[in-house]
Amino acid sequence: MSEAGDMGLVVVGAAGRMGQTLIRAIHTIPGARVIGAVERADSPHLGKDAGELAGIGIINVPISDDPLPVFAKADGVLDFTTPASSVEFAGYAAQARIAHVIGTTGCSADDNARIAAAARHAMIVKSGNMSLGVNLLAVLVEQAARALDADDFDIEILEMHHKHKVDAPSGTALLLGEAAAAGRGIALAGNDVRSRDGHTGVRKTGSIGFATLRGGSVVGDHSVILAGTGERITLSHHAEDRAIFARGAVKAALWARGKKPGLYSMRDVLGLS
Ligand SMILES: NC(=O)C1=CN([C@@H]2O[C@H](COP(=O)(O)OP(=O)(O)OC[C@H]3O[C@@H](n4cnc5c(N)ncnc54)[C@H](OP(=O)(O)O)[C@@H]3O)[C@@H](O)[C@H]2O)C=CC1
Ligand SMILES: O=C(O)C1=N[C@H](C(=O)O)C[C@H](O)C1
Repeated sequence: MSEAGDMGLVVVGAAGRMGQTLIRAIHTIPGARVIGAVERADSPHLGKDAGELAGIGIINVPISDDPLPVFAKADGVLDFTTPASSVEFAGYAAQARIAHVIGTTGCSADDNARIAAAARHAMIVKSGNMSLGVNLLAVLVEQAARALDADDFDIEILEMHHKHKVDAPSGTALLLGEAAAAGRGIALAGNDVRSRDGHTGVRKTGSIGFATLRGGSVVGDHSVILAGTGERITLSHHAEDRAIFARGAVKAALWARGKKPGLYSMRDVLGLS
């Protein structure tokens, strides 16, 4: 536990794009404090001060490759790493009975099942997007998909991210696809079309299509297009700064503290459920 009742947070993947953004965000948010920072065993950043690496000066938190002792003294973990790492960290968070905020995308069904199992003992908040704007957009998408009949409006989801992103479609695109499917009263699985190439045949009525763009330094752009005959509605979100995700993640950790173990979403955190 950290001093003065602050929530003591560990940032795993502390040297990454989101890891460094999280360290900076926690520094500005009352009630939260960085008490640990973890990276992979062969990371060139081990031993460096997490605050200095993130550009806010020394905070006396060295980056370690050993999560267990760090988790043991923490109240929560912020995790934007890789699917395999997040599954492993969920197990450690369950052992320590602490909050675990997972922003990692690209998880398989098996990864998600393991994370759900860990949520029997940890308070886990997992979302493909931690920003207020995208979670509100998901509510609007669900409403629009419900209001506009599948026979009249086709739903397509377009996303663009920076050239370093490794998974597709993005976690956010899938979150928005789930919202559209919920509005239509169908499951996304089995109704999703994740890529098109060659002679595809005509579009299947009621399907939800995805298109992925990658390039440059784009933080995250998402559009949900409802295409009818003679008219088109586009609902969009443009992320300009990773700080929106980091602030959302810290908010989720503070919200999860003291909750019962379970698997929660950002919609729960933001009261949008
Ligand atoms: N939900 C949301 O709101 C958001 C989600 N994301 C997601 O977060 C994830 C990370 O994104 P980003 O920060 O851009 O990626 P980065 O590659 O910049 O950061 C990931 C960091 O995690 C480290 N890492 C990998 N494995 C481990 C491990 N076992 N233990 C400790 N550290 C580890 C990496 O180290 P190394 O480089 O040495 O492998 C790297 O420093 C992605 O899945 C992305 O889609 C991103 C933004 C917002
Ligand atoms: O990898 C990223 O950068 C992002 N990943 C998340 C996603 O997959 O949707 C969230 C955000 O768009 C940035």
